[in-house]
Amino acid sequence: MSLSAAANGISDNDFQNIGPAPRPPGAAFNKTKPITKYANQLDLRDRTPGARAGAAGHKKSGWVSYKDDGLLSFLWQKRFMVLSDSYLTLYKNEPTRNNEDPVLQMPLTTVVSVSRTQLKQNCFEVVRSSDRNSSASSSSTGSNGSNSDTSRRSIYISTKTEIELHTWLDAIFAKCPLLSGVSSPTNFTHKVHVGFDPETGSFVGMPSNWEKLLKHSRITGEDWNNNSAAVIQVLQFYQEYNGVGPAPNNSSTSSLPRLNTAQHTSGSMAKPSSDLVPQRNPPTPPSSQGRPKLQVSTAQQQNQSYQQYQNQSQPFSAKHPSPLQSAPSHPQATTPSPRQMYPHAQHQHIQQQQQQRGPYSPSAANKYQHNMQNPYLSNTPPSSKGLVAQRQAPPRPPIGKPNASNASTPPPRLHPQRPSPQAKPTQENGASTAAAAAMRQHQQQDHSPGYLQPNRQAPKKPDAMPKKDVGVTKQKRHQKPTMSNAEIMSKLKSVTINTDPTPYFQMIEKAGQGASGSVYLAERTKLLPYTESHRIEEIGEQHVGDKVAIKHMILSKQPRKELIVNEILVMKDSQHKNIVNFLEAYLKTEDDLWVVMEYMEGGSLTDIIENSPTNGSNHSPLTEPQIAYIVRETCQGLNFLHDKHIIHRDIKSDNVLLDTRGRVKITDFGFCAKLTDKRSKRATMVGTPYWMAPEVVKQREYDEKVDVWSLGIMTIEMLEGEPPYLNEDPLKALYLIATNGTPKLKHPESLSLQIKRFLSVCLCVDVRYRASTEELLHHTFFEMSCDPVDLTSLLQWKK
Ligand SMILES: Nc1ncnc2c1ncn2[C@@H]1O[C@H](COP(=O)(O)OP(=O)(O)OP(=O)(O)O)[C@@H](O)[C@H]1O
Repeated sequence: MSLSAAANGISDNDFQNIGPAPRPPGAAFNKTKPITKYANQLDLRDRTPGARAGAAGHKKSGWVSYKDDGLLSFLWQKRFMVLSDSYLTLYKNEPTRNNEDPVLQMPLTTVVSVSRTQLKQNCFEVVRSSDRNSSASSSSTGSNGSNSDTSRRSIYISTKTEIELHTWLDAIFAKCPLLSGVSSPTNFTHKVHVGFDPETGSFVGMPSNWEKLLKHSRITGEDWNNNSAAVIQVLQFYQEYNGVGPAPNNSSTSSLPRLNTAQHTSGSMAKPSSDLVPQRNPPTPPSSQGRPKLQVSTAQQQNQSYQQYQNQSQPFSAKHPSPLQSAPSHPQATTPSPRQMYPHAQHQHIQQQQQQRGPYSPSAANKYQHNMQNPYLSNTPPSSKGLVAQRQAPPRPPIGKPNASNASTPPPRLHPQRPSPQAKPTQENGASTAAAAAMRQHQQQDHSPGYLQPNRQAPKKPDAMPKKDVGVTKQKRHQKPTMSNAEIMSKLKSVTINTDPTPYFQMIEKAGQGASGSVYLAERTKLLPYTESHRIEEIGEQHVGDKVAIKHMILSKQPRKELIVNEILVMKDSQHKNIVNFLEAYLKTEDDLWVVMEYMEGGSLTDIIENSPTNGSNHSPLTEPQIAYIVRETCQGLNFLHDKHIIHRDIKSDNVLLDTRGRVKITDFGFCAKLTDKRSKRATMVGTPYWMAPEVVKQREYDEKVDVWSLGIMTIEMLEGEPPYLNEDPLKALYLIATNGTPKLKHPESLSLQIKRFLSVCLCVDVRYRASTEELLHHTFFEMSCDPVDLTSLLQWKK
């Protein structure tokens, strides 16, 4: 019996609704502790000789409110604070004369953490370690831990204004060696202090580009109140996923604390492609870079994970209305007040990596940070309505027959992957010429400037209207390559045939359009000479007359060539009946790559769903037996990959192809990642948002089970025609994935128990209880699988 099944007392053959997950470990509930302990033990005065001398060279001073973390220190007191090069000193009065005794003097060398807190308005906490040798561990300990560690003491400073708070934070940050590092600061981490004030229901310190994103999203004031940490998480995710995002201050000289594309290359962000490329050094996790970091964990995050466990306890309960169907009209009606939920500090540090930029200039950055009023709490109508009213609802997905008002209705998918029906030549007898012309046109297009947009994936449908620039797109964007161009080319040459393939194939028609190139149906007209075919190992079996799919790519237009190397390597090494078979690849010129694969004439599962005779009716596009068959086949392919410790990371209907014999195969291996003994988890944000597991959206570590989640979402696509939240805007969809946990089905009452059980073990938020592919293969749901021939009706539309 499997671990996860055993843990729940269920058999592998009978996955049940697994019920509530165990309480997370106690530590997860450690909210910021009330300031009660150690009061009388505390004496933060530094009475070492020469302490006063340090204050002499002060750089910054001013009146603040102060309190320490002692029991009796329940009062905020007005103090004059002086930051010198060596000390942070507090005086009762402004030290105009030299005989003013400090109330407290803290050597800056002992400061291990400075972070914003919501204890009071415009408030921050300074944590000091009395153990000077413990500085190295400062990054992992912070305010939450300070009270339980007698070697750490906290003081709290509150300023009159937000601007003052930031200037103090910046100044202290710059002077404390354990925080800023006195050596050349390269590749260090800076934090944007974004907080949520439960009293006003507003964000503080919100970077303006985030504010803009949020304003234009459908994330409501109610959502802010319900889970402000998740709002911040998804904003961060969104921005990182999309590169810089729609930053208002887009000047490259701006010091806006935003993530830039370059910064990701050495951090944890998006380096999927080269995961399987042997030469690449494993990326260094951000936590091991640069100066010590302050803690990230917050009371709110912990609280949120608790909520999440709660959410997953009742998957697909008909008692809970789908979030897609109805939203509560007022937060008070359904949710506890923010205070009840987060009685203590609610701040979250957004870590940002800065690379090779020299000392950070936080003051400049602060100009772009704002307090963002919760529109839900303002006098104006509730934000949920207000915001929605200001923008158009995203268009519905193109359900129904091809050609149905495609021109006027842009596909709402953020990452549309479907080939345009128009891509198919209208006259069969002119197919070959049409395909050749299409290929020529494609090549011209490929070379035209701007064909591939940086940071975005090129639209797949040539006829699609331009998408609104709010989409989260698949992460194939301009990034600093993890391998040099020469390395990539050399790797590519070693896995391709360096010959012009034109004489060996006859192009028949264009079969589809991907982000990296076009896919053509072609016929093999001639066999490669023996010498050529044996220059690369394990070439696929070839027969004249074979129909093949050829993916044509212009290398100079690929933002990340290593993705392609990755894809070829995985496909070459993954011969399985449920994986699209790689045949060979040609490097026609240094810039012109042809990848030859087996042809899957049924097209993608997305096509099949959209063109199903029952789509748009009250019935599911596919029947449960058809779904069971397709999911089982996909699961077998995944299980094969997982056995090899490969995660696909982009499982969705677009990446599952069918042929006319009803064979089902997984494709698109550019985002695969290999897990090794040393790296049994990944943290890179990869995939397509609607199919992403919550742990990916929340940027937690993940493993193969992200594919199981995506498989569950793909099952919902076959049941409902689209993945959950597809009609939500991307940011809101991310928020819902992060906070809702297991998505609700639209019509659970019409589904069999088997499929609901199956979904509940795929879409289990707690990864420990999510089934593995091995476990899924024994699931009773698969017993209802149809025969491949029963898919015929679904493939009719292709004829
Ligand atoms: N082996 C194949 N047989 C038949 N059609 C295919 C095959 N591979 C791809 N296609 C068609 O071409 C379309 C684009 O495929 P491609 O793999 O390029 O898409 P993508 O994964 O979205 O793009 P990219 O990998 O460039 O991001 C698919 O949606 C599918 O319709």
